[in-house]
Amino acid sequence: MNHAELAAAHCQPLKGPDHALSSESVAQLLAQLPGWSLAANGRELQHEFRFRDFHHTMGFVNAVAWMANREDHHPDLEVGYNYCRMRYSTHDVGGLSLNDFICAAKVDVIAA
Ligand SMILES: C[C@H](O)[C@H](O)[C@H]1CNC2=NC(N)=NC(=O)C2=N1
Repeated sequence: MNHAELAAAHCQPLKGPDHALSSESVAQLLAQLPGWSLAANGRELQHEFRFRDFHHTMGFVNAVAWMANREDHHPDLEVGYNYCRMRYSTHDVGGLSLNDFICAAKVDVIAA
């Protein structure tokens, strides 16, 4: 899947380790998401977004929160005056699933 396909897709309820992506799939999908990287543990997708001020930061955070509830897939967020650090993993799978990449692409659209 490319970035546009990921951004247009919707999360599916996934449970269990069978839904964890192979390292080959992770590498292929990560290549579609410039700016995103794997966390040190290799099991999370991460990105730091920077903004002009708190208004812009919180506008972004609220839009992401709305999308996260709609997709029923939620990022871990660390928020400050002009930044938002975001991490995605699928708790119900114990690692990375396609849902993480779908949401990351949707976040890129929000940030654009
Ligand atoms: C019941 C509900 O669908 C699940 O608990 C969802 C909610 N949001 C979630 N978000 C993330 N990041 N991982 C999950 O496994 C997850 N599970």
